[in-house]
Amino acid sequence: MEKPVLYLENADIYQRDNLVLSKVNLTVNKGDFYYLIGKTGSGKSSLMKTLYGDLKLQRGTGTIVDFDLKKLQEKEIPFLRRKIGIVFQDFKLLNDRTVFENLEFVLKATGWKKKDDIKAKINEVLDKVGMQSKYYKKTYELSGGEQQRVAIARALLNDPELILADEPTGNLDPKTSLEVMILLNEIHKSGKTILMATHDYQLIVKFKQKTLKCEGGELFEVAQQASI
Ligand SMILES: Nc1ncnc2c1ncn2[C@@H]1O[C@H](COP(=O)(O)OP(=O)(O)OP(=O)(O)O)[C@@H](O)[C@H]1O
Repeated sequence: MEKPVLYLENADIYQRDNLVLSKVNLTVNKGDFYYLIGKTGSGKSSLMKTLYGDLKLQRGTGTIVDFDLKKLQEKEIPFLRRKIGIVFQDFKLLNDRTVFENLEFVLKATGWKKKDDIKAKINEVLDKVGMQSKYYKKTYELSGGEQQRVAIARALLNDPELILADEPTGNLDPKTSLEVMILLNEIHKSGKTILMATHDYQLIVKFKQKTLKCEGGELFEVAQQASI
């Protein structure tokens, strides 16, 4: 059996001194797709932030794509983030730059040097999300759905072992949310591992996947159509 992509054992998730989730146990294996649901303030983002090194894991055990979260040093965080792709609710694109420049920026920051390789990789990921024809557009010229596609393309650049998506459809209308969800499902089917926090009950009913719920300071797996 391959090592899990993500493994937490008795992990306490804190925001400053505030214990948000206690004794979290979670195993995510290669190829899994998990939803993370729960009411506002139940701890979904705090868990995500702990996984990408924005919050420290203070108690318990945690490994993600071979990084030990307990021992994670500030200087290791960029290396961790090269092995995971992160998608945010508010896209977090550089608005004064084109689609191409947004992606080029990430590749150059992660050590890519050859112009032709950079171009080919950007073409590849834009093709995957159906945005190749808009590579020259400034991101503020794009719709929300298109911006999220570019953000997903950015998350795919370094061929991540795990994609963390925190409310990726939270700023989108229902039709666009559906399109973005279809895209995430295609990416999953191509072999990627995904953990996605969401409030969107319609989507989790339509696209059934394993589901984790944050409630009462705990995280547990629920039946697939459980209400939020
Ligand atoms: N920067 C912060 N400093 C201190 N406490 C925080 C901070 N951010 C969140 N919290 C607290 O941590 C708890 C969990 O918040 P979190 O954002 O993880 O919830 P969530 O489930 O992601 O909510 P939402 O669905 O609204 O995004 C809440 O009680 C919140 O008030």
